[in-house]
Amino acid sequence: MITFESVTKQFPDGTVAVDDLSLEIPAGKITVLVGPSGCGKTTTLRMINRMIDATSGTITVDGQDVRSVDPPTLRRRIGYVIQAGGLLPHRTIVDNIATVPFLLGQDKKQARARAMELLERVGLPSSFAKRYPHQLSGGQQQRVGVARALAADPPVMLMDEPFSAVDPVVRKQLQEEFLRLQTELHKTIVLVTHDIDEAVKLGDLVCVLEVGGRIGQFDTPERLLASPSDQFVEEFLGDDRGVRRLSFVGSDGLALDTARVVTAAGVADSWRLLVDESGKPSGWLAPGSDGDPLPVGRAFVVGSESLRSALDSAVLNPSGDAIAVDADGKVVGLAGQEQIMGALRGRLPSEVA
Ligand SMILES: Nc1ncnc2c1ncn2[C@@H]1O[C@H](COP(=O)(O)OP(=O)(O)OP(=O)(O)O)[C@@H](O)[C@H]1O
Repeated sequence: MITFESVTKQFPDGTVAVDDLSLEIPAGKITVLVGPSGCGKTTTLRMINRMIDATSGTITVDGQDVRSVDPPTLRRRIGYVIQAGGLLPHRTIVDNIATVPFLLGQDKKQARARAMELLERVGLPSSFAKRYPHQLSGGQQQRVGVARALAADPPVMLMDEPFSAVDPVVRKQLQEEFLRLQTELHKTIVLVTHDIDEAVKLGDLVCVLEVGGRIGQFDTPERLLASPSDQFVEEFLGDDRGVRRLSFVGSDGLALDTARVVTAAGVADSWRLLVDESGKPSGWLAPGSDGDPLPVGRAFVVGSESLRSALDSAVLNPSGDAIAVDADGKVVGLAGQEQIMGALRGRLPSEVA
């Protein structure tokens, strides 16, 4: 666990970046610090590994006051990942990853072998080991940055905007791999972002900071979206927080209509979904039409995807129905917007509020 007790940071020019911050960051979870530019996120993060020293107050990591540990020793237990990887340009990828184990005096061969394992773990081919950072894309460099921070197997990881220098598609991939990795590793992670969607997606807990390093709200993403504590937090969460809440409601138990899933074309007065011989969606048959089937929009995997995905599927299909499929992509049934809203009415108060 990491604790902040009445921590203040005032820079020599008088700027108070963090003002009397008290916070308990639980072990083995992802805690996200989010807030507008200049609210003190990076300063808060860097005070944990003493890249910046607090002016007053106490920060502890696993019960130990960070001021009682010299910074190099402290940083060996705390991995640090920054935007765009922060790699050493004149070292190969494998040596970049093995930097900290080398510094810890680990045998070079052993450190490199571990680096190769980590390269694979973050989803990069072993052929990248001999390349230099400039020979990798931004997203690949970020993966190397994560591998490097993991190399010393630190119990704590600090991550400052780790996924921000890449395009939205790569960013989504990196976020998903990061979440997968964390289910195996259970590190205590503190991640800084200015993007509330990223915060809500990645955080077990989210701390919304206001300018001046004051806590607006420190809560689970579900509760943050359901009941923002004040106007600042509400505005920071954005206009569509209602829809985003649906991400936290599972689609299991959704009433599905199977009568309108058909294997052969024909005229009828309702929308029907045509499936192919393997049970996968192949086209929509419009009411009263015997023309060509219309193309299908996205489907959602019932049970494992949320009601937000179900609603998205409904919006993207011409009939307004969501297409529910199983893990193999076979159609299980259709859910209209009424069914989705019905499922929501039954679930939101107990699960989210
Ligand atoms: N060395 C410094 N000297 C003086 N003021 C500083 C210093 N470093 C940061 N600040 C100020 O402290 C405040 C908080 O900065 P910090 O970098 O922690 O914000 P942030 O929330 O991480 O911002 P961003 O999202 O823009 O990176 C800002 O007003 C910044 O200008």
